[in-house]
Amino acid sequence: MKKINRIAILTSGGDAPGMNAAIRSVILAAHHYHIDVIGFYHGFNGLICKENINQTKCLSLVDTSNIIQRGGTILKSARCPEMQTEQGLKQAAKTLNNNEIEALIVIGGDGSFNGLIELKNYWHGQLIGIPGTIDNDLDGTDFTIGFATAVNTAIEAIDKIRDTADAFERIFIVELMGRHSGHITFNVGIACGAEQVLSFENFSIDDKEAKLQQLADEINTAQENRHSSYIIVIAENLWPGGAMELAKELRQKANVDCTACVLGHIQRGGSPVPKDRLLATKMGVAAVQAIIEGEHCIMIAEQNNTMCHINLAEAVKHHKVVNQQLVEAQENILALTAQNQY
Ligand SMILES: Nc1ncnc2c1ncn2[C@@H]1O[C@H](COP(=O)(O)OP(=O)(O)O)[C@@H](O)[C@H]1O
Ligand SMILES: O=P(O)(O)OC[C@H]1O[C@](O)(COP(=O)(O)O)[C@@H](O)[C@@H]1O
Repeated sequence: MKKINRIAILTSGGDAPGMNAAIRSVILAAHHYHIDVIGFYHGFNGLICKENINQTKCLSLVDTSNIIQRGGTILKSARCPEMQTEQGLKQAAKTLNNNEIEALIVIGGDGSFNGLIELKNYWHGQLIGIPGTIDNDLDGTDFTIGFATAVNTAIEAIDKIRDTADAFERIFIVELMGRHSGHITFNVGIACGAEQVLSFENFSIDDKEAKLQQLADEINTAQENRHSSYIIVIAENLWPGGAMELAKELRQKANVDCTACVLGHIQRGGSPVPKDRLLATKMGVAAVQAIIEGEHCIMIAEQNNTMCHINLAEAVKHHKVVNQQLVEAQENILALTAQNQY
């Protein structure tokens, strides 16, 4: 075990419900091991000190009150282009040294972890990542903090859309977040009983016009038979122009009357569900313990309910795929059933 006196923590990139629970857990665990925790504000911007802006706070037990249930992040989050320059990385290293920081914990996604991988070349303290992103797109961990809440939020929203869609026997196209991964879209689509799930895992628009016609045919067949609501969930960045454009094209080119709804940032907010609070709490404790164990350049992960460490370079490879059983069930059984007469 290493004797550590002072560590730092920041939240970076897209915020995710459960980031506060992770901050709380880090502070509590550090207090247990008699380690000071310095919080840096606004993502990596906190390390690129700008004059007249107080970017740090010594975090104490007082800061852990009443935050486990709150979405967002008490340390604020941001993107930070300067971190992608040599000057920015040197400045970040200098700030950490000036504050006598021995280890830095970053709660964020793949971009933030790429920042840590770069920072390794300029700073010799320990670098630890905690996976906090609604997208669930980090390798080596079954889930990231925030994913379960985002899925829950989207399901609740689409259940409500279903009510009005059913009342009017109407067709909706609902766009979900995930950047370039389909974890949210697939899980939400299946849990909502969406008639169509369009995501990177099962759909490509190599022949856009043919795909549009096929979609229109499937919708029309289903509606002729069922006279019911019809919900398509679609991953953001899949169709050029997104759900709005797809709805417009279906209306204009195939005479299908449909309404688009982009759920957007509602998916990032709200109180974390129990699963995220527990995951964040376990990961916060594990991060502090990893520092004491002398770990460096790793992400805290959970596999099959067991905490483990993943090399940061491995965590950002984007090899994690959506559960294949879900994809196959949707493709071979659920989608076909939804389109049949019943
Ligand atoms: N290659 C990189 N080198 C240094 N810093 C990076 C790099 N990629 C991303 N970052 C930093 O991480 C921040 C967050 O990344 P971003 O992709 O926006 O979010 P997330 O961490 O949620 O994936 C960026 O604004 C930037 O400061
Ligand atoms: O809030 P912004 O900057 O528009 O970013 C939106 C993106 O952030 C996310 O909500 C979260 O992504 P990250 O965790 O990688 O930042 C994505 O799902 C979405 O594509």
